[in-house]
Amino acid sequence: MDRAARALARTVLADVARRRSAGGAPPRVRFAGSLASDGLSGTGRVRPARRSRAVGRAAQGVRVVLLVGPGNNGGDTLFAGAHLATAGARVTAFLVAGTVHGPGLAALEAAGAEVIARSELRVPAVVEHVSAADVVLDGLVGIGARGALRPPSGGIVRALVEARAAAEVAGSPWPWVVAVDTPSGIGVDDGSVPGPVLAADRTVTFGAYKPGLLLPPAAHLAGAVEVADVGLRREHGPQVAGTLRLQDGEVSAVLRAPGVRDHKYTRGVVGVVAGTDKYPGAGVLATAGAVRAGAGMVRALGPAGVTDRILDRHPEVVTAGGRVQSWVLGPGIPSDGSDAGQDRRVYGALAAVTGVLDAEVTGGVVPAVIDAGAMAMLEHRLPEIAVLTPHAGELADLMRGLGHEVGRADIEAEPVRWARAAQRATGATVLLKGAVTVVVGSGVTFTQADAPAWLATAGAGDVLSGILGALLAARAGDVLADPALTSRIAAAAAVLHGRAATLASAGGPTTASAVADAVPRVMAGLLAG
Ligand SMILES: NC(=O)C1=CN([C@@H]2O[C@H](COP(=O)(O)OP(=O)(O)OC[C@H]3O[C@@H](n4cnc5c(N)ncnc54)[C@H](O)[C@@H]3O)[C@@H](O)[C@H]2O)[C@@H](O)CC1
Ligand SMILES: Nc1ncnc2c1ncn2[C@@H]1O[C@H](COP(=O)(O)OP(=O)(O)O)[C@@H](O)[C@H]1O
Ligand SMILES: [K+]
Repeated sequence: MDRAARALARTVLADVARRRSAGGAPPRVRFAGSLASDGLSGTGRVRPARRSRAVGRAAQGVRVVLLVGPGNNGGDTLFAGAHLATAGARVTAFLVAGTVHGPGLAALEAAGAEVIARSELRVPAVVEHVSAADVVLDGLVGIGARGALRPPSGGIVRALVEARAAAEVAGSPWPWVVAVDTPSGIGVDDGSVPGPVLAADRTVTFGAYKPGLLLPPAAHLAGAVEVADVGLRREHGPQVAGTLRLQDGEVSAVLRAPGVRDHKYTRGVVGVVAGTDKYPGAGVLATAGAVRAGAGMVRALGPAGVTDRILDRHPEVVTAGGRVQSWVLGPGIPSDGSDAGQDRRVYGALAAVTGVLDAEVTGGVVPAVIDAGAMAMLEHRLPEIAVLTPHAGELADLMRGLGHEVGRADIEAEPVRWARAAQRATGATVLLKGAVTVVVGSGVTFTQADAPAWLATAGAGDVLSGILGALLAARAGDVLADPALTSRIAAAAAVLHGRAATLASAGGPTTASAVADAVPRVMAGLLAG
């Protein structure tokens, strides 16, 4: 606990110092600056623990409020508060439990902090203190919590969430919120948000990542996550039970750079069945993703109105049929049956993926990306080498088609649960798109948050399907030998896509075409690093 509290205090002091030197201002948050460039409070900004030292009275004059719960999480918070008080901070602790960690409380009192006992605690006073503070430490509950926060914690946090929203509307500053181990009230193991949670700008988590810090929607409330070394075994990358966020080295290991013996067919041919006269752009964008992500060749199949446009933008594309090592099916093909030719091509390709038609006819079983309209055309159980790429609305449609009464909001509230349900129901690998993209196959669940919110732009998903198609084609033999590799490749595609969006956006708006154009630079960087 001592190591945890010291690490926590060090991080708070480093944050205070950084914010002071950035603006000369106190470390309070102006809303525009408190959010990450993606508009979420720092999703995916996973950073290693910092090791600055608490020197002298580094926190002189900083107003710190501690929200202290009954367990060890409150204990960590009390000890950290004592360090901060010793460093000169004006610390006020609100005890939301009748009994709190005794030695922690003694340390805090010895350091001269103000302590408000549970019996004296009034919600308006908490709100008032928090609103005037520079830093708040949320130490109500940590990994010991179950379910939504109970009273009085729940009421206090609900009032603070409302006060934060009002401050945002009014343009008033709000304190820098540091969650101790986890934002209190998140579903630590499943990333759910069962009740009110105070959004953190920073989470200092102890020893290892907790699933809820990586999984949406709770991940959106964690801010920048820092793992403090408290003497437990350090994990390689943010891996927690059954959940993994790919690191750069793991992404580059998935990519396949060509060697001297390669030619265009060995590098992988991607067959793209995307775009209709109604939505030709989706065909162009899915193709762009595949071309830019290094396909040896792309075969784009569709009506002339689509393939002509594809050729205008990508003259290297072949518009005749033939063998492929992966399929990209469905972008820009509506599920209303309005383009019989494209529907027929999708059904034919799906027959190849599922193996229901003879290899003599189909050219053999190959991996596939099944997006948009093609997701409404599934007639057979899919193999793991098929990747469904829905957003939340499409996954809701898919699951309703399978007999589950579920809407988009339900999927957004429990994305991992529903992605897993879809994986079980269809047999396919499922890549659920969103600010945090979740990939579920037969093994671990990948959760990637590599993109700015600027990526939420029309056609971005089409580009992702093409990128994934190219990566699957490049590793088609490996994927067929080990289908569990599919989800890792899908997660790597999400990373490439997100990084390309970051590069193309540079902090401002971007387009799906620009995201595709940025992919080669991102791949080069990853392969070099
Ligand atoms: N190896 C470890 O386990 C370490 C644990 N540490 C700290 O210990 C914490 C876990 O401590 P505890 O197991 O004491 O648990 P917590 O402090 O997370 O919470 C347990 C207390 O909260 C109450 N509670 C549970 N669910 C609640 C809800 N929904 N609403 C309101 N109150 C609720 C319980 O009645 C119990 O009194 C970690 O989060 C971390 O801060 C650190 O000191 C580092 C090492
Ligand atoms: N808030 C967000 N932050 C980061 N990325 C996002 C956000 N919202 C959506 N995305 C990403 O943008 C892409 C949108 O794809 P999709 O919804 O299929 O759009 P379209 O069908 O127009 O191509 C997905 O890769 C998704 O993960
Ligand atoms: K907490």
